[in-house]
Amino acid sequence: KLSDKTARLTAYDLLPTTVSATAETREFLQKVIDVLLDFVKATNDRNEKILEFHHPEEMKTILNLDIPDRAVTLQQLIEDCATTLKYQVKTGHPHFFNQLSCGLDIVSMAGEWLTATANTNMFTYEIAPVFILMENVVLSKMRQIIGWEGGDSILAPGGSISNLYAFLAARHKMFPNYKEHGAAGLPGQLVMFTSDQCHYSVKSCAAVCGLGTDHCVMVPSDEHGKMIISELERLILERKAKGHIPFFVNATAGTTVLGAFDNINQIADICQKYKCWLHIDAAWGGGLLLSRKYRHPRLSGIERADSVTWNPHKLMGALLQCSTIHFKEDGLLISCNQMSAEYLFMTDKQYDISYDTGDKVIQCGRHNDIFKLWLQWRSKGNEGFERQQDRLMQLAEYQVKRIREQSDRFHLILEPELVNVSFWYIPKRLRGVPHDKRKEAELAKICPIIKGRMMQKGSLMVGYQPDDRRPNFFRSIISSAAVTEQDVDFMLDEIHRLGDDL
Ligand SMILES: O=C(O)c1cc(=O)cc(C(=O)O)o1
Repeated sequence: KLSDKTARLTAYDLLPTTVSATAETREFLQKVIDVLLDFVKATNDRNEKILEFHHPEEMKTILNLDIPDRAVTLQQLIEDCATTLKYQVKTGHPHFFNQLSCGLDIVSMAGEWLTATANTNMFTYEIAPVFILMENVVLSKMRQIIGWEGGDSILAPGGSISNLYAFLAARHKMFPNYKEHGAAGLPGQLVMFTSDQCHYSVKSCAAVCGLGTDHCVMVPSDEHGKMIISELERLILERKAKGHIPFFVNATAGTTVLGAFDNINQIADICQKYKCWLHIDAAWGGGLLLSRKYRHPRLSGIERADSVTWNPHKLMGALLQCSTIHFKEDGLLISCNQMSAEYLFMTDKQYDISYDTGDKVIQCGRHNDIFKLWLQWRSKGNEGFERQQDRLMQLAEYQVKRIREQSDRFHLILEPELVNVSFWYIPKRLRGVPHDKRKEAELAKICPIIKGRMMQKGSLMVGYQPDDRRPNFFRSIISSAAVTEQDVDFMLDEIHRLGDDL
């Protein structure tokens, strides 16, 4: 609670409006921080629920989200903060296995707090000198880790936009007059290729950029979720025979559902043969580039790519959002997207304007997503980050072992290459029944029931989904540094408790 005097104040009694109110401003902010710290504590307390689930209509009655005519008091604002977090899912909870981004890295969060306080745009060195230099240091380090000298990179608002920047740069590199003349300037129908396991944002590039999804060829994958290389070549030849122009191939390093890695070297050979741009969507699997134990063979050949998407907010646990897109060739981003808005990118500035980034992107305004990664990386060092990625893989291997040891009640769908573990839970009545399509259909029906029970109880969150080969199955993700072997055991035991009678 705020002191009585401060509680009744409003935001207008604080800085900047009330210039003398440094004490009241500090008191208000310290109370907000207390609310945040309570949430951090609860997030890390395994006895705390992950969520208080309510259906949307019910949630609307619990929350008062109205925007009033008159300013509310500072005490009300503190209560608003507490209520908001009370009903927020604790995505950093050690029993949250629901998304590719799990966990709450304390230093990265502190970085995000500073980022908010600095509140700067990232389009020019002029207003973000330290952060721009930080971007240059971290992004060139990431390009070196990929295996490149030179090149260029940018942070984008998520993996989907990173993939879009790769598509735009590829098309610009190969058809530079598209920028001025549009499709009329193209020598024919462009075609892109990706696996049927890729992230949907790759296909949306075709829609957003006017290629048409008809010309985003989904290459079949094998039973491990890897692109079938012979199919890629066959489909490229099929399109060329129609007079189409294959120009872009996406290889996925860590698919969203199964965590599969396409064979980069084989795909790079095909791209070389047919003069296609090779983009690697390593949004999810990119973190393993830090690991000497797991980088090869999963990411072997990544240095042959023309562009790479890599999201530190996924496997590396940087706070949302933190997505990077890297190009082997420098100068492409700027020539592709430059509009030279003279009110921002004056050419007569008193400093080297190559440090300005706004003209490299289609965004103009760009959020500062670098500080939380830079601070986090310094807090771990390269050794620490490598250990963290290895630990996540070790925990996934432990989970596979535990599933195999309980094969009466769990059916492992495939040996994972990453921290995605895909499995069915087998309730009592179906144990011992031979595994076939009919049984899969039954197992698929209980996924949503078990999921509903775990959310009502607030004890666990594990995702489920069908894919192109099978009906609903659980997909657990271990990407939180909080997770231990005991948490993995809890996940499996809790699913058993919630689903045994189904
Ligand atoms: O950043 C994430 O957590 C994320 C991004 C996705 O596109 C898909 C998923 C997912 O399927 O969990 O997670």
